[in-house]
Parts: sequence; C-alpha cells; structure tokens
Amino acid sequence: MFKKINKDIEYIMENDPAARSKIEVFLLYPSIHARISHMVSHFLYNHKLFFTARLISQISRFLTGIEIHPGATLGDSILIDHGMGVVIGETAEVGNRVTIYHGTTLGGTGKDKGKRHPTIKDNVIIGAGTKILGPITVGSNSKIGANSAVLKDIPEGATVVGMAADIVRIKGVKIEDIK
Ligand SMILES: CC(=O)SCCNC(=O)CCNC(=O)[C@H](O)C(C)(C)COP(=O)(O)OP(=O)(O)OC[C@H]1O[C@@H](n2cnc3c(N)ncnc32)[C@H](O)[C@@H]1OP(=O)(O)O
Ligand SMILES: N[C@@H](CO)C(=O)O
Repeated sequence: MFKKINKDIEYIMENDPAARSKIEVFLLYPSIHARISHMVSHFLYNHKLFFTARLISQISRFLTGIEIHPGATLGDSILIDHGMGVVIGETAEVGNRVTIYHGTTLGGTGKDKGKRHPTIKDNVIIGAGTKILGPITVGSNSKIGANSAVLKDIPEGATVVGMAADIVRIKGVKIEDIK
C-alpha cells in the first residue's frame, strides 16, 4: 500500500502544478485519502466482506467527495484532482497514470448487467464533469475534454470532446423513421 501511495504522490507532483510538496499532497489531497480507503475497501470486497467494504467507501465519500465502489479496480499513479463529485462504479477498471478531474462519472448506462462500467487504459486524462458510461474502453494515451459524454469505445491516442444532447428517439421510435 505504501509503495502505491508513494507512486500516486510522485505522479501528482509531476502532473499538478498546484502541488508544492509531497507532505502537502499526502496530508491535503482527497485523491490520496480516497485511494487509501479504496485499497482497504477493495481488499475487504475481495474477501467477500461486502457490507464493511461499502461502509468504508461511504465514509470516504463523506470525507472526500469521491465515491469509489469497493469492487472497482484502479492501477498505479492516479490523480483524482479536486475530487468532489467523482463516482467510479463497481466494475470500472482504471489503468496506470490516469488523471481524473472533479465531477467525473465512470458509470453504467442502466442497460447492462455484469461488467457495466468503463475500462480506462493507461495515460488517460479525463476532464472535469465528464460522464463515461457503459462497459466501453477508453484507449491509452487518450484525452477526454471537460464536460464530455462518452458512450462508445475510444481508440488509443484520441482526443474526445463534446456533450451534444440530440433527440434520438420519441416514444421509442427512431427520429429518422418519424421523418
Ligand atoms: C481549477 C481547475 O483548473 S480544475 C481543472 C479542469 N481542467 C480539466 O478538466 C482539463 C480537461 N482538459 C481539456 O478539456 C482539454 O481541452 C483537452 C484535454 C481536451 C485538450 O486536449 P488536446 O488534445 O490538447 O486538444 P486541443 O486543445 O488541441 O483541442 C482540440 C479541439 O477541441 C476543442 N476543445 C478542447 N477542449 C474542449 C472541451 N472540453 N469541450 C469542447 N471542445 C473542446 C478545442 O477548442 C479544439 O477545437 P478546434 O479543433 O476547433 O481548434
Ligand atoms: N490542479 C490543477 C487543476 O486545478 C492546476 O492547478 O492546474
């Protein structure tokens, strides 16, 4: 656990211009506190202690504003910057060297069972307010612009922006079939 936290601190020092010292990051960054809680809750989840795992995750959410389901899998060198409003679902998988800004959801669409949350590969930046929904994959070295909504696989090295709210169905009928 200490090695993992140290990797996070080093990644944060490299990637957050606001970070002034390792001790500041350790004591004051909700990213670190949420990660420590998640490591404990994930361990309990893997040992089928689901209620206690969830309890720790909820206390951590209260303290940091970051909700990481105990079942989610997170790699090394993670920065959840500012933290508030981040929600990471049970079957989400996050790789290494990933920056997640506040207001991000790695969520389900409500339509899938089993694996229902996204997989984020390595070296990805996810902008503030982004919603990535469904069991999709965001390829490595991708950047997701702030306030984007992502519902399909993103290839490696892509920049993705936008949250166009189009009407696609009315009463279940496709718009092109109505015209
Ligand atoms: C207190 C704080 O600072 S909290 C921190 C909040 N910051 C964030 O959430 C950072 C998120 N980062 C972004 O949104 C960045 O703009 C990135 C990661 C998308 C930039 O990625 P890059 O690959 O460098 O893209 P680039 O800057 O070249 O922009 C590509 C195009 O997308 C547009 N674009 C960039 N970001 C966005 C966005 N969030 N929404 C809509 N369009 C966008 C650009 O204007 C540009 O348009 P153009 O092709 O017409 O010129
Ligand atoms: N922490 C980042 C975003 O707020 C910075 O200072 O740029």
